[in-house]
Amino acid sequence: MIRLDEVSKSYGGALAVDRVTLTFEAGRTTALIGSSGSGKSTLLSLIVGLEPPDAGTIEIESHLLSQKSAPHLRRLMGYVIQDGGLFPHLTARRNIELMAREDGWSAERRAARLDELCRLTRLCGVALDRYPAELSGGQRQRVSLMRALMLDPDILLMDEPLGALDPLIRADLQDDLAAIFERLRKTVVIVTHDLSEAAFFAERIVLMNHGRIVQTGRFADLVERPADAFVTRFVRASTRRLTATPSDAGPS
Ligand SMILES: Nc1ncnc2c1ncn2[C@@H]1O[C@H](COP(=O)(O)OP(=O)(O)OP(=O)(O)O)[C@@H](O)[C@H]1O
Repeated sequence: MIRLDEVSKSYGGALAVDRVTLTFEAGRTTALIGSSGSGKSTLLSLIVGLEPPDAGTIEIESHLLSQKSAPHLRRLMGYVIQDGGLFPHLTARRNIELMAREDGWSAERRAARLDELCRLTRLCGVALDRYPAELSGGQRQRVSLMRALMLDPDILLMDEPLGALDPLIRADLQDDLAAIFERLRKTVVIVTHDLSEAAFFAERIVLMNHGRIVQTGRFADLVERPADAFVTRFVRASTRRLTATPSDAGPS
């Protein structure tokens, strides 16, 4: 579905993505994880075609991604970023419908699709007529997800979609997203800093460090068979907090 072959990208001489070869299988959810600055967002923006790689090739559904093919291939991909990336001067509804309007969908077709997406993301009613600044962070992410899904793309790319949310809203959206991924069976790539979140969403986790892929596997593979010392440190740092129970912090 998505195939990267020896893909590299640098900014000002510093490598952000370093010879990455990777395949994302159709209908599966993959979590892209790594420390800050490891190249996760850059990798996603290369896949979306927002910028070209310096070297290597990217194929989307067997089509080579190039400057020429990018506008067409981008329509196969829904893209959600951390703060939602919504246009502030448009209502939620207008944000969601943007691409469909551009494509000349009739009002009835737009309304029917919006109705489906409302039920899927559990965001309906007056919220849709609010501007992004009038929505909560969780609602904004639901709107952003609806916008990404409006044209029913095969691929859904999400860059830290839950990063800015409080733990309760985050848990709520995690549950909903997992159910949506399960139901829609799209090819999903979700970027997160959080190993437990990665394991929650995806059977396959891709761990990056300094622009390179350090290990690909299930959560258990990373824990039980770390590829190198970085993986061990990353897993330890991520799971340390998980082993503490509320009573550990309370009075004895
Ligand atoms: N547009 C840009 N111009 C210059 N440098 C960039 C640009 N985008 C990314 N970088 C650099 O490339 C490297 C990788 O950044 P990237 O945002 O892809 O990492 P990340 O793993 O997504 O980090 P985070 O988890 O903090 O979002 C970093 O050193 C970053 O400073």
